[in-house]
Amino acid sequence: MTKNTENLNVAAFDAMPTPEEIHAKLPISEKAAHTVTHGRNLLRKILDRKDPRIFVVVGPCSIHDPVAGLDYARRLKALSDEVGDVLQIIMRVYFEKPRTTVGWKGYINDPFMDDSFRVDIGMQKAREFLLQINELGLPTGTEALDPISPQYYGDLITWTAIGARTTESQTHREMSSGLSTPVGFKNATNGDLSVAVNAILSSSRPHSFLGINGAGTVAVVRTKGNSYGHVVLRGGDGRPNYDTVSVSIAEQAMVKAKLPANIVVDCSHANSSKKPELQPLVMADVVNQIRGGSKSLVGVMIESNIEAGNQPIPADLSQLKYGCSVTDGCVDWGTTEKMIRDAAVLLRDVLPERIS
Ligand SMILES: O=C[C@H](O)[C@H](O)COP(=O)(O)O
Ligand SMILES: C=C(OP(=O)(O)O)C(=O)O
Repeated sequence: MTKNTENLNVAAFDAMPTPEEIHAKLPISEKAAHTVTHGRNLLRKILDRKDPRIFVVVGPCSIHDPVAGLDYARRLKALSDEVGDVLQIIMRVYFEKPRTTVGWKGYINDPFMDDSFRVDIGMQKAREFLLQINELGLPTGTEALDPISPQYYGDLITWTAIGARTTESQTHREMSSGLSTPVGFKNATNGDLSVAVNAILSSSRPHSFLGINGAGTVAVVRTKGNSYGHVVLRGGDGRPNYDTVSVSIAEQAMVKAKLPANIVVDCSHANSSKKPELQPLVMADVVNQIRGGSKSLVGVMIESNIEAGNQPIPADLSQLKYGCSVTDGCVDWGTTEKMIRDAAVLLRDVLPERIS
């Protein structure tokens, strides 16, 4: 009779380069570090109500083609320069996809989209991409899904999301307590907001938990707590929650929990019934609420790409349509420009009232 009782369902342990090894190959440049530091400072000022601007996390649902991603980023940087006095533009750079059941889990997990799962290569390419975007002067936002990943590329991130499927997870709250960025916690997929409020409370406290350090050694990570948690309303159970009543309910929940009422609206997901063409309507409504005096709305999220909609991942990858999402549907570049330009025009004159 065998005495082996462990790892019975594990096929292999493949070694990964350590965070320090990948950092040494792709060190942060001065320009990229400036983008990150400046981006985080501005974001913190917005959350502290010391800067009246609205932040916009906009970009593809997921990155699968770094060439198209860079093409998108260049367009976004030009737009950001145009509206930067009103809107802080942060590029959505999502490499880790939480799936409802199964599916492609993102560029880090399977960079070649062929089930080869070369996480070692994906991690390096992800860092390389983040470096390029930051070197353009464009800050990045991402979903932190894997609790080990931030050691590999957290230095290149300006804003972090904890997704609807993980906001209630203690692991993600602990990780957030140590992240160097402000963190937006989504409401749950069923619409429950209390998990996001509880997550902000939890992540604002110090925690001690298992993780790895830069050398790849298992470590007890001891964090200081993150005081820049905020709520992201993304709708749930087929119902939106970006309307004035839902925003006001969220605001009251945060005030009751003695938290600053900082609310971001995700124009996508259940707020637009996963119909990307509805995102401009959501955004226009949020802009209208801000124009109407809402002080708690501090940011919006948009799923946007070069081309509209999405596509299944074909067996023959040469058939992939350039600049089109392989996960959730997105608005196209023309629509993105219009959404952002229209918002900037409508918000410019109300900015002074936001910090008075
Ligand atoms: O934005 C991303 C998706 O909504 C999320 O990853 C879930 O995707 P799925 O329901 O297609 O698995
Ligand atoms: C998974 C995402 O969102 P949510 O957590 O709101 O479903 C996402 O934005 O990619």
